[in-house]
Amino acid sequence: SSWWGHVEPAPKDPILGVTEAFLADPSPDKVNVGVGAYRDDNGKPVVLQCVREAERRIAGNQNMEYLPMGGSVKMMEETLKLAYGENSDLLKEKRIAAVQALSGTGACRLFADFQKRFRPDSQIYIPVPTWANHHNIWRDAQVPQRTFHYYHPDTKGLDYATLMDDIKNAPNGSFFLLHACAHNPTGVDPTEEQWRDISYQFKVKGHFPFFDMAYQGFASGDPERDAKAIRIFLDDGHSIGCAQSYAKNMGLYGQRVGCLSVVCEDEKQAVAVKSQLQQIARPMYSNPPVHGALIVSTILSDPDLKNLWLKEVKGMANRIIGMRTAIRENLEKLDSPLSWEHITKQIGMFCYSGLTPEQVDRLTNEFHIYMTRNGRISMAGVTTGNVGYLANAIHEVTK
Ligand SMILES: Cc1[nH+]cc(COP(=O)(O)O)c(CN[C@@H](CCC(=O)O)C(=O)O)c1O
Repeated sequence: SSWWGHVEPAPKDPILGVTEAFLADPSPDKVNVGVGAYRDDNGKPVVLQCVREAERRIAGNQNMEYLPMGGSVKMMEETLKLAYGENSDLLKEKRIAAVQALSGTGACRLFADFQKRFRPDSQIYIPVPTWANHHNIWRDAQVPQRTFHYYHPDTKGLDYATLMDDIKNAPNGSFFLLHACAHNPTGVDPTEEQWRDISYQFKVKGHFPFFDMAYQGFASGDPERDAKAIRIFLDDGHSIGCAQSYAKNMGLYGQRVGCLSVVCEDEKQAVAVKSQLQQIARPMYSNPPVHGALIVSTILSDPDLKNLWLKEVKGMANRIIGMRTAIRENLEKLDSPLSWEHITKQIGMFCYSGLTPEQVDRLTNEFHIYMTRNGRISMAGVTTGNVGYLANAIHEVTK
């Protein structure tokens, strides 16, 4: 008998499987609002000018040597300043253990494996809903999962009261996964005031906050503003974990550039933690890719390139914000019986439309519109060219 005859086909990935279906559709009208990847107003993927300029400067004089297991030190220095602040005392005191990771996914996975190895009896509280791959990551790290309430289906906003109950009712010292900004898939973030209350409750309960920050700069257009939740927790003295990614805010999707950081008590502990994170990376992929890291450090260490990046990331965020208004206005012009206010209240890459899986299926089967079955619309796929078509189709399946 064959070695692998018992291996069953894996289920389609709820997010990446949508792209496959979209690509297979021959219809000229097809619209992809599935995967969270930025497109310009012509529906085309974008390579930022600052990235092209960085590549020009790198071209021809980049070596192909291995990076250290912890990755590019220069890229990490710049990356930690983004998350923790230019003048962070934690950085000055060298209390942050950080390693370059295979983008945000890799950063989350490194943390999950570290959590399993050094807090073997811990579990992780994951918001409902969340990015689908979070469940796979902590499952494969064999960390037991719990959930906590986050989204309120009726208000299409934050279920703050139940969220706080769950935080209070969890055993002291529980691990929580928090989206730092631009929550995926709902686009619903706590207000600054609510973040302060959450941080306070975490102090009272001694909970561990792990921030997945995959969209810094993409939510408001301002990376400093999008780090507000993290800064609130740091000001309250929390020792956080943080996953960073340059996939969306620098458009480095396929370069797989990210960073995992863990705040420690002192430099000695940070050195120990970093060495153990490298021990996890070594048998997994040994050391991370060099090209993307060089692009990031070239951009962030050059004031002009960094300013160009800030302008470009704001431009991407603004285009998405404009499309939120456009969809809502188109739906209201169609006299839709439903309220679409949430489309402009939500923030970041995604709009959690409230469409049912059956309505999503109709959008795909009758209108060649592709989105994840939870009704999440990747706003970057919306353009002035397709927003009317999209709104009309949504109206048809919801009227
Ligand atoms: C919250 C979150 N965390 C981490 C990641 C990982 O991104 P990366 O840096 O590339 O490893 C993503 C991407 N999620 C969008 C992209 C496709 C994917 O699922 O991956 C998405 O939800 O469409 C997230 O949305």
